[in-house]
Amino acid sequence: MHYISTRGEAPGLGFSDAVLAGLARDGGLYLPVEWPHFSAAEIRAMRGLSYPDLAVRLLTPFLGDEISPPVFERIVREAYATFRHEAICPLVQTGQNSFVLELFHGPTLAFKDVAMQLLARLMDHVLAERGQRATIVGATSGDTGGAAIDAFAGRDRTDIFILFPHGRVSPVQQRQMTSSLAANVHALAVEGNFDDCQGLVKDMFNDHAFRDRVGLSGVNSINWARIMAQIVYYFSSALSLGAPDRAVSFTVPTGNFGDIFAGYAAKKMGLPINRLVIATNDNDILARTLSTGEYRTLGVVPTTSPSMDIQVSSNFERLLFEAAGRDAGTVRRYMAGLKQSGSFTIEAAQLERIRSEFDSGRSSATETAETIRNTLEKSGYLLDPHTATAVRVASKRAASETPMVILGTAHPAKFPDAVRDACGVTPGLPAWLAGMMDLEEKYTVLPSDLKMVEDYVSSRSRAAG
Ligand SMILES: Cc1ncc(COP(=O)(O)O)c(C=O)c1O
Ligand SMILES: N[C@@H](CCOP(=O)(O)O)C(=O)O
Repeated sequence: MHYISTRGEAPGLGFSDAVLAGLARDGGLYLPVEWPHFSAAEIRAMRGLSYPDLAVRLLTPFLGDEISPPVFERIVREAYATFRHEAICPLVQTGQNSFVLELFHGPTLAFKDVAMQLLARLMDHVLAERGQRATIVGATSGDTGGAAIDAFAGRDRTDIFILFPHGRVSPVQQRQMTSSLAANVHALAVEGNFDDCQGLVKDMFNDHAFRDRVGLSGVNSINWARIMAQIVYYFSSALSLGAPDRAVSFTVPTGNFGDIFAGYAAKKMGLPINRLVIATNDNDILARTLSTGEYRTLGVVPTTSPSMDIQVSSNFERLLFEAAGRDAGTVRRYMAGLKQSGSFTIEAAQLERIRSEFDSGRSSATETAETIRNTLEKSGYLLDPHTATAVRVASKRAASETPMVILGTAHPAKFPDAVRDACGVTPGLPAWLAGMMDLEEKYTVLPSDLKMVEDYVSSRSRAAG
């Protein structure tokens, strides 16, 4: 399988190179040159597979012949052995035809673990085979950082630098990033918001001299392997609700558009998905874009669902590429507009194509709090604020025969203050994380300045030449 850039000016790569590259050298994002497709009979035959077996079955076509089947199977099994639920991503019924897909049973209690545990092992394998080291940089609004640090801590072939917005992540998220004792882990609190952190990461990738000197790799969802791993739970949940003989819809709390793009990929691979619903908080750029056709960045406002406090939604570029019939020139034009004026307008036919697959909605902070309270009262189920955003958006839709799966992206204990303020119940961390909040913190505060961040990274990276 070959991977091509959404901006069409970077070389096509095989799977391992695409995984190590993260962002393409032309600033674009990698996508498989074609979508693997499974027939209804093949999908039916996946019923009853364990989560790791399903992952192997679905993801093998993406690897080409670069990772041998026994190695990939071992990597997948090891990745999901870190989860604390036998089903890995269990589906819980919360209403007559609605379900929460719990994606937070991994080591850091957020859906990011599902992909990150796999990605770290894949990278380690590729680097070991090549006898190389890599410097990993990542931007986080809270969850990617903790998941990446957990997955990469102590790995000899990588040094990891995570940029998080200083003072804008929850205390649990911060402690997950700052309490690692591993020498290869570096937590950087950047004076800015998530978009500033993500901008710095992309600028580091686009500084080719720096990129080559430190052997840069990325673990944000700009990395194709992150999206790839997330495809599996769309299949696992739909299969347990009757796929391929029954279509399912999904509502996804959305920020960087990686998670919901994995749903789009699952549909391309043959999974019968009726609607993909984008749920945003007050940072509603995606909901606005779907209703007006204009993608326009406004300032980020802090909310009770901080991991979704994002305006520049990286993976939307992958969808634009698809909607434009994979015309990289169109994507380059949109991205140039975004850089110059903070906005671009999607051509009518492309917008129609997007609207034929996706709906969108917004949940204000007040509505999200109400939803946490009402859901607890009605069903005894405690939502985190991100998942609650999606529950609210889904509840605004007309009743449908199609089952609605809400992606449960984080454990409520990651956001105890917001949950307590909403419903009076303070969720506690699971026993195996008790004591985490007493661990000593280690992090460095840096201004949102490319040169200072690059100097910090290159002076501490073991891969730097
Ligand atoms: C808990 C939680 N929910 C939802 C999201 C949004 O996911 P995505 O960025 O893939 O759209 C994030 C982070 O991005 C998150 O951490
Ligand atoms: N919400 C994310 C933001 C980064 O998203 P990613 O999926 O591109 O890594 C976070 O929690 O950090």
